[in-house]
Amino acid sequence: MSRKKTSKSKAGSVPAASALPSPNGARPARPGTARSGHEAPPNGPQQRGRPSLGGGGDFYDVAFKVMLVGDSGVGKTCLLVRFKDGAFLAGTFISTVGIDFRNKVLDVDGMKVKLQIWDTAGQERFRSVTHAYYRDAHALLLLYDVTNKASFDNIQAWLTEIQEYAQDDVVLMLLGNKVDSAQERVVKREDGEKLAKLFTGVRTALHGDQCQDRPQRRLGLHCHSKGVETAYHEGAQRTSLPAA
Ligand SMILES: Nc1nc2c(ncn2[C@@H]2O[C@H](COP(=O)(O)OP(=O)(O)OP(=O)(O)O)[C@@H](O)[C@H]2O)c(=O)[nH]1
Ligand SMILES: [Mg+2]
Repeated sequence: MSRKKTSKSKAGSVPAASALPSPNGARPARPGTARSGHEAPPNGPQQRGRPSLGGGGDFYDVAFKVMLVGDSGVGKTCLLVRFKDGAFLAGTFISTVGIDFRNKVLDVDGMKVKLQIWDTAGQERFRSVTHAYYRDAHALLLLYDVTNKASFDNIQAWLTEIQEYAQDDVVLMLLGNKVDSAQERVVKREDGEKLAKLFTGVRTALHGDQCQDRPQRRLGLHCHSKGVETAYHEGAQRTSLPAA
């Protein structure tokens, strides 16, 4: 298994289409698959006695590119900040401009797994910017807001985009966010589950309280690898997730 060192940059943003770097320039290696033009998979046996990672956690065994997509305001940026830093972004809503990413290295069953998580802008005017990034994504987290029916109704349109721009074998998870706002909830859990089941090949994973024992489960990677195909996922960035 190869061991990689991450670039110095842990986060970045792409504010305007004219200033876009190549979407696949920073694509991490994907284990177990080989797509033309993609980096070879580092899928050898797990190595023991790995040297100390030092304070920065810079080394990793495998890496995945994950994208957060969904309507503006559903909580993509909050999910990422919660996952990366363990904090909830309260206060004024600042809509993402263009696209942004954060890196996080997790310890999963003794392996260092690097996630490069891309936070996309939900606003329509940035759609053409984000299209370019779908192709290299290993996993897509498709969010809606359980207090906003329109964001749920738009999931179908997001799926159409995903079918057009993402790889066929991309791991897809459907996340109903803001379940802490129970009073304002308008999309029922059963509706989320039904939608997840409706789409063959749309793979969803349990999240939040079902997965708190293992940080990586919050992104569904563990659940997915267990073959969970149609489970429904709910989350609340304000309250439920402990710091990773
Ligand atoms: N109650 C509650 N509010 C949340 C939750 N997650 C996000 N919010 C709030 O929802 C608003 C939008 O959150 P963002 O994460 O910025 O939304 P976004 O999906 O990144 O929006 P765009 O960048 O425009 O695509 C903010 O005011 C957050 O504080 C949650 O789990 N519960
Ligand atoms: Mg955002």
